[in-house]
Amino acid sequence: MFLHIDQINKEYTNNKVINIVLDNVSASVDEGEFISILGPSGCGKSTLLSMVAGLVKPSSGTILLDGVPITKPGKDRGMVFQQAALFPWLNVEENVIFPYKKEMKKAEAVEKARHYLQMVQLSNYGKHYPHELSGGMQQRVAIARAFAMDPKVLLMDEPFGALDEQTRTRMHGELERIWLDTKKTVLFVTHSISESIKLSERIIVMGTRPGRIIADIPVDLPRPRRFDVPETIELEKRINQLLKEEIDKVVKEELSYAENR
Ligand SMILES: Nc1ncnc2c1ncn2[C@@H]1O[C@H](COP(=O)(O)OP(=O)(O)OP(=O)(O)O)[C@@H](O)[C@H]1O
Repeated sequence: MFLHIDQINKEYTNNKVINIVLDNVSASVDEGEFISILGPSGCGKSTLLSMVAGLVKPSSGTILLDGVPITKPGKDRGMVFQQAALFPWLNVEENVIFPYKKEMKKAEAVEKARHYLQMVQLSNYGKHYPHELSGGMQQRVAIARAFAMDPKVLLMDEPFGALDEQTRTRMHGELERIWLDTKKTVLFVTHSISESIKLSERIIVMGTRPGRIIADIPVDLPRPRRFDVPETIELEKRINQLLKEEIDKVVKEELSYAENR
């Protein structure tokens, strides 16, 4: 198994109160899979992704990438966040080159950056600075940078969450095309059912309090995904129902907590 998440538990203690964030989470990912992690706010999606990134340590359990335990961040994992996190003092090309510039000659590094900028259709913007780009363009630079690092796994934490609807839809098309071209392994955190159906091969649905996996659903639908066919409508309904049960549970808990105060 390429990426193996094995019996992960995570708890935080605040004012002597233990908050179980992840409870016995296990999942296996094959090389080249595009997997979405979907779940209600606070269910631990980002925590799980940060663990794969090596930024957060589990309380117990292990994560193996290609058989090697993850204990810290590494270049074999690229991360894309909701905000593009570009260096404002570097131009687009320099931003893409930054993570790998010490590993190769300048001309080679530039050529590589140009290849990935072309992939996200920003060939003409290499010399521009981040503030000269729209939010969607900045996010495309972040995606080009992550792909240019050639990581084993790409970790994306709501990468399109801050974009407007139209830009987001365009980005879905671009990411799908890039993924089909590269077949990079992707873990993609999202709140959006339609986004997860549009992009993934598999959807891991998480429940909350404590955070855990409640369903692992293969998406066996032809690409590009259509949302007006019965199979997709059925899948959307199924996931919606799963999430609704979790959100209803939280609302109930909150109400009873408020009543008993
Ligand atoms: N450093 C921390 N210290 C204490 N609690 C934390 C810490 N980081 C996360 N948590 C708690 O872990 C839980 C899960 O947070 P996380 O950000 O992983 O959820 P999420 O599913 O990504 O949420 P959202 O969809 O709203 O971004 C929350 O209850 C949060 O308060």
